[in-house]
Amino acid sequence: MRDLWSESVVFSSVLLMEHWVRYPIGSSRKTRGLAERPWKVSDTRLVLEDGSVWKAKSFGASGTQVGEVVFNTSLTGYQEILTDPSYAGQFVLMTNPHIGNTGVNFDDEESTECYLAGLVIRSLSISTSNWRCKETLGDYLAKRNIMGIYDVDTRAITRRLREDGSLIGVLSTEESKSDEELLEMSRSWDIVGIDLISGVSCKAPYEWVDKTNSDWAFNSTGGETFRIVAYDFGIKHNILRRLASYGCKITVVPSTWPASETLKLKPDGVLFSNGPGDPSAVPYAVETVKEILGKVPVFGICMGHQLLGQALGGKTFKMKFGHHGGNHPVRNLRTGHVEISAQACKFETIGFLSPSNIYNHNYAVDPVSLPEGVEVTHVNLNDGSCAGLAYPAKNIMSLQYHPEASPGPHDSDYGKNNEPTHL
Ligand SMILES: NC(=O)CC[C@H](N)C(=O)O
Repeated sequence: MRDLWSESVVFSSVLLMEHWVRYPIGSSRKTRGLAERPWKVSDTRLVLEDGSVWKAKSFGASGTQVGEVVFNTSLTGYQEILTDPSYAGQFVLMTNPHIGNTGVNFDDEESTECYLAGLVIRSLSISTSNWRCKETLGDYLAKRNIMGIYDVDTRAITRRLREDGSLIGVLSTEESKSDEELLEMSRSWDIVGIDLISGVSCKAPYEWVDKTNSDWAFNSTGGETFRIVAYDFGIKHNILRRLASYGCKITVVPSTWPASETLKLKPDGVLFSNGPGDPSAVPYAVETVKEILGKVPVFGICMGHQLLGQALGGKTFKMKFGHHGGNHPVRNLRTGHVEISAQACKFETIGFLSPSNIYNHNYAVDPVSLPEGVEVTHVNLNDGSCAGLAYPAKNIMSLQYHPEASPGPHDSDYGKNNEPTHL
């Protein structure tokens, strides 16, 4: 027989604990931050281009915003995701239901701004607790004018996106706008064919010196110094920190920086970074890559990999719903080893909790379109898509995923010996 008395004591204690978390002794209304309010009524709509309307509760900024909805399966690292410029134009829906519990801090930023269209989550943590926390997620988004919604069925939306592919959506807190108006907005906007990298790239060249913080350091080297030019198509800070830790002196240049100016700097190598949007919508960047190929060793990450694929004569295509997450298995075809690789961020916060490899992309290089001599070096084991390329004759290599990320193990940070670090 169930012990109703103990059950009700446990239940009351849980309620009491929740009350303490929400209203710590001495806290005033002002210091409570923007945590989840279970009693708040729905005040936002997410209208998808397929005609579905999802009622939700708002946090962060208010207003009306259009974007492509993609789902991200990472358990941790929402701050790195929020500041990854590759999400420009997209609403990120987190499949992990519990978001906001570690707040935000000064160290986990992948860029200086949030470029994404908005954040869609199931449950906004009622309390924020982390030794590095400086702000609640809600306050952070409000200051950066980014819309967030919670108390929405993220599992149902994810299943829809997996069935039908990524969908354009409109998020609105404006009651004056009808569902039909929002639907019309979503159907008249498209993310394909738009140059999104020019909106996130730096405006002038600069030098980068910061290395991986010694608390998190692994695989760092001293010794030889290499001069690198890094094209900023929406570059993430951890890519730069990892290069600096390997002894590189880095000049970061804007997406429109002429190839001739780059070659004048006589670099030992050129990096083409990650970046948002459709790689076939930025032919000027492909031209720049073409002019550099064969003259110095080059490396591409994500958007950089897709631009390299095109510069070599290949084609890119839009995937059904892309890869966005922290634990995609990738096979290195040269060694036969499988890396649990990352497709979005560095995850230093609680990285040891989730083994993974970061992916964050909606487009891919079609390997069949590549000319002879180009080798597919890595394959995503979830769907067989191309995850890495090399063209040894011209000192070219590139990866579709994020080798700089460390969402758990550092499988993809090969180190000096060019071997996955877990081996
Ligand atoms: N992370 C990235 O560089 C993303 C690449 C590209 N914008 C895509 O969505 O496929």
